[in-house]
Amino acid sequence: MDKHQAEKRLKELRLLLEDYGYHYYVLDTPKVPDSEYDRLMNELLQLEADYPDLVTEDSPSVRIGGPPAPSFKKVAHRVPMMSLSNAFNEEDLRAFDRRVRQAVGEHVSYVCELKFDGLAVSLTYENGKLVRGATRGDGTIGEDITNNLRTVPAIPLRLKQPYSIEVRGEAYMPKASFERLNEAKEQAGEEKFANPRNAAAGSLRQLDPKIAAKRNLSLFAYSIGEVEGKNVQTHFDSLMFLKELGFKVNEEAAKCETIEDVIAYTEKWSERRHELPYEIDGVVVKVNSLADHEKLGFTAKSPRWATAFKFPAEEVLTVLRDIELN
Ligand SMILES: NC(=O)c1cnc(OC2CCCC2)nc1N
Repeated sequence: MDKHQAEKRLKELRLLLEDYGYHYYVLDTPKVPDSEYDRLMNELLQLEADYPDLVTEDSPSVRIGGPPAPSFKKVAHRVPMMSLSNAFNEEDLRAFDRRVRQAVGEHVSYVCELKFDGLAVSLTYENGKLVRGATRGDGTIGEDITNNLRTVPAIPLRLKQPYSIEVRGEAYMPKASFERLNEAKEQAGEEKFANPRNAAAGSLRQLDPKIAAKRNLSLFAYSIGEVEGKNVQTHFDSLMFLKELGFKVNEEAAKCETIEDVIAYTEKWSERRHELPYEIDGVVVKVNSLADHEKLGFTAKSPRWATAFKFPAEEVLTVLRDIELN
């Protein structure tokens, strides 16, 4: 086929692969069999090899990863990525609720989210195109890992609406991928990863995108750093907006009208965390009203409008269970 036909076919293939990738990796509902996806991807790769000047930055072929980078550039976060204060028990949660109500009044409601145990990342989009991906780093300065993050299929290369927006989320490795990776490491006599968080961080903080591309990473979006031309009133609306843009947003995020509901949510997921296909180490509790975020502000390190309820470490629970049983 000539270049003009190739350009037309490449446009078709990009749209098809983007749509199929979205259904498979973001919605977890495949639209076509893997064989069809692979056939189209191979056709795209062949055409891009025949016509290199037709390759675009948002082509699905970036998902397989380009050449290694010599080093990581440092990037400054325009809006700092703060850390979260911790709560370890019901009393801590009630104290958090009291502090919040003292500052913003009695009618405060919360959003509870599972606390994914991965690597916090920042994604910057200009007019809907992914232009930068970075680690949290120390919250102010992170590492530019854009080319590694482009290989994560759940991260949109192009948003469904052309917003300029900075999004935060947790890159993670599903438990099954972690088990498979460690098995392969064992077979190869290589050192295994201690847990999925280390495996995700290790996969993204190395210089070769082709390695990142093979690690079956995913991402849950959970916060908007800044956005142009969009006003949302609540955190829950932010999550719904991120979903509209094409991000994977965790289905278990829930509005909690009272701290009682929050406590019930933490108890439910402390019990059920082992049922999940990804690791969590707690629950993040956020005041829902963004106007209240303004009123509450930040301490030196953390927002006053959020806290992380940490589950007791698994091994502690196992020991306690052993003591009870014996
Ligand atoms: N690990 C997580 O799952 C997680 C981390 N952070 C946040 O929120 C940031 C942004 C606003 C306060 C902290 N939400 C989460 N779900």
